[in-house]
Amino acid sequence: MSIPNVHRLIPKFLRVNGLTANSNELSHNYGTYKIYSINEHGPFSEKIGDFEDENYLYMNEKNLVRHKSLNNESQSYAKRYYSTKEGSKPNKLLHIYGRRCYATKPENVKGKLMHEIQKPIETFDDKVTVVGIGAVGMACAFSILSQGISNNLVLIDMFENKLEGEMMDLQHGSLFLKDPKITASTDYAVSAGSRVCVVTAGVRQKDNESRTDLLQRNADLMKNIIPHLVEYSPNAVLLIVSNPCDVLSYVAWKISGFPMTRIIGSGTNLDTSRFRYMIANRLNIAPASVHAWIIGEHGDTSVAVWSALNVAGVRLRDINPKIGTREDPDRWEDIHKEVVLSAYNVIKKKGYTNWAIGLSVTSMVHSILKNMNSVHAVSTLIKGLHGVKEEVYLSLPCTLGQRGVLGVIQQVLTPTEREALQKSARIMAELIKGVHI
Ligand SMILES: NC(=O)C1=CN([C@@H]2O[C@H](COP(=O)(O)OP(=O)(O)OC[C@H]3O[C@@H](n4cnc5c(N)ncnc54)[C@H](O)[C@@H]3O)[C@@H](O)[C@H]2O)C=CC1
Ligand SMILES: CC(=O)C(=O)O
Repeated sequence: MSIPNVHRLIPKFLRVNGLTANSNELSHNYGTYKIYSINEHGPFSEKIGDFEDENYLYMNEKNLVRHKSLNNESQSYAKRYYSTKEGSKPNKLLHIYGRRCYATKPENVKGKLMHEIQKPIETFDDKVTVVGIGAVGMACAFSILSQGISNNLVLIDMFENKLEGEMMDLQHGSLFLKDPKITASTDYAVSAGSRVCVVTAGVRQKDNESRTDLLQRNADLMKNIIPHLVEYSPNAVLLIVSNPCDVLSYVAWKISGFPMTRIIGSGTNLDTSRFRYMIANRLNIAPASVHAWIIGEHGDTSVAVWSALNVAGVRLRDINPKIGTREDPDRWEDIHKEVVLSAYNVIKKKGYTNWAIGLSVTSMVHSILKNMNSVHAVSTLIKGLHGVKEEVYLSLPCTLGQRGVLGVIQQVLTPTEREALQKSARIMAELIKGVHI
């Protein structure tokens, strides 16, 4: 039998065709490989297995060596063959080589239906991993998929059955989506090469608990989760949603060793959305037409930037100079109070919040994946801005793109707003001091 096209495909083979080398690169092209064996008398005439790996295969003196992820089934096939063939004379089997072969098996329905020219490319360009598949994680996953923001979604949690159930449930909706790839595992290896990792794992507030009450419990989880994400997706942007998200973003930044630009807290993007919704309701216009920001802590000390609130460039403070203050007869200030109480109120009624944060996270993931440079109120390292002296994560309006936080918008804050932000920073710094990383 003549050696199939392998010479053309794998030039290195020519150099080792003297059948003496111990270890040879066989192939690294995409496609189906028919694996043949060669012994000292020349190539065997039959193939010993089909491999559908895009990885390197090596043959040393005794074994077909796995490199990258030659799948176990193929490997054990080769080994089984190896030990039974020719009265088990493995030392006679000097090389295995691969022949690239595009055709799918003729007996296969898929093969009959379609003459496969090449393997579909698995794009990892928009790969997003969601860690923690509770109420928040699944709201993020559903929103990301249903808006077509990513077509390659990975779910990670501690519970295999739940993971499989959620994965299957989403997969069964594929007809109505954009044929996404949805994977789930307790093993972080499946998250490899993610562009964005959304961390929603952890305990949530019970009724009357504050976000900061969760700090040490969730910080302990970060110690377990973040190193895996760093290992498998060293270039990813990590989006920390678990609460208290500002302090946990700081913790994740410290643990990860990533530049601060690639560790982002979901921060007050959600509070800002609540704020705009409530103002919009009062004015009877769409939330997207209200330009208003909540900055600082995602939590009890958040700061409403009343001075910048405008609709179509008309500042409401120019119309009502007392807006947002205690002296305001219209009591606009109550809206901010309602924003702060939002999570508590929803939790009291349904036990948790999830839909709004799912949508909020999706908007951020969208801006990152599409490199949009759009502005979101997210938690970032704000030391040095607005007179903040502490090394803390808090929200300010930031531009988001593929490399994470690209810039911080320098709002012109009033002295009251600056002081409120600085107070928030001092409280965060105290919390950071007390957390064991
Ligand atoms: N930043 C924000 O705006 C918001 C943050 N949150 C926070 O999100 C977090 C999650 O909330 P829910 O989804 O409602 O909680 P949940 O209890 O429904 O889900 C938490 C999930 O995390 C998983 N988990 C726990 N430890 C893990 C680990 N080591 N590795 C992987 N998975 C792990 C659990 O198995 C569970 O599936 C809470 O900390 C909550 O306070 C919630 C809403 C808004
Ligand atoms: C729970 C929480 O952080 C929120 O809904 O704002």
